[in-house]
Amino acid sequence: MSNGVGVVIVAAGRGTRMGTVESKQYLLLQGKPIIVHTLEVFQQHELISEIVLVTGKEDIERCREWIQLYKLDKVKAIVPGGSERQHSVHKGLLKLTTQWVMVHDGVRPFVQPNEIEACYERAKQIGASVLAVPVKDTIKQVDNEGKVLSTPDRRSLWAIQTPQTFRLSELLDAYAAAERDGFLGTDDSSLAERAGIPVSVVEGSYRNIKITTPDDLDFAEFTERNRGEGQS
Ligand SMILES: Nc1ccn([C@@H]2O[C@H](COP(=O)(O)OP(=O)(O)OP(=O)(O)O)[C@@H](O)[C@H]2O)c(=O)n1
Ligand SMILES: C[C@](O)(CO)[C@H](O)COP(=O)(O)O
Repeated sequence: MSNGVGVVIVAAGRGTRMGTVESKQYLLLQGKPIIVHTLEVFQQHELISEIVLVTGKEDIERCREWIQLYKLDKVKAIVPGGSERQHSVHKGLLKLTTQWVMVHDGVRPFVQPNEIEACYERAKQIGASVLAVPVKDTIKQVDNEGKVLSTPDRRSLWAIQTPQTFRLSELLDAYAAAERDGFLGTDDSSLAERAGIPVSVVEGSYRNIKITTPDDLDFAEFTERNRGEGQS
């Protein structure tokens, strides 16, 4: 087992909601692929000792070239992903050797170093952590016909982001259990929760968006252009 924190960065999605020919994780932001921006945040963080990058099989070669070009030497492996995010994460986890692991979306390039640290500290105290922000809008549960069913109390609702931090052995067990039970979650914490692992939110920033739809690109360009000019 090696020291430091390992990271699985998943980038094997197709970006159907973005609708571009090029997968969104490879679109350029200020001249650099989004996935490289994300990798650089973890590469430069002193807590992080190894990174596993999960990509489409056909993208492994160009990712390898970027890793050399941008000197991302913490990337220990590039592995082909699966059909769902959960499968991609699982394949990445199997390559890590650290005690603690963070799982992060390749299309969240704006996570901040202090947030990574806070997530790790909280996970060590509680068992696991997820970066998150309180929801700003009123949320309603709606049925298939558009009829409003309920209005949950907003004070208990958080929008969940990544990174999500766990003990590697516990997360691997949770992933194995989910696979056995045919459970498919939209984040890693949901697998940990059902395995009984206590998970705590860490309040992050609304800027840590997941680049998902075309309007997110305007925000991303603006944010990247102004990086280092005082915004968190
Ligand atoms: N089979 C998959 C699906 C998603 N991801 C990754 O998980 C992250 C979050 O997923 P999302 O934003 O939903 O990406 P896509 O699946 O690419 O988008 P869409 O759902 O619009 O197709 C992304 O970095 C994406 O590349 C992955 O590694 N493997
Ligand atoms: C993990 C995640 O980014 C937390 O918000 C999100 O659930 C990923 O979901 P998606 O279905 O891949 O958009």
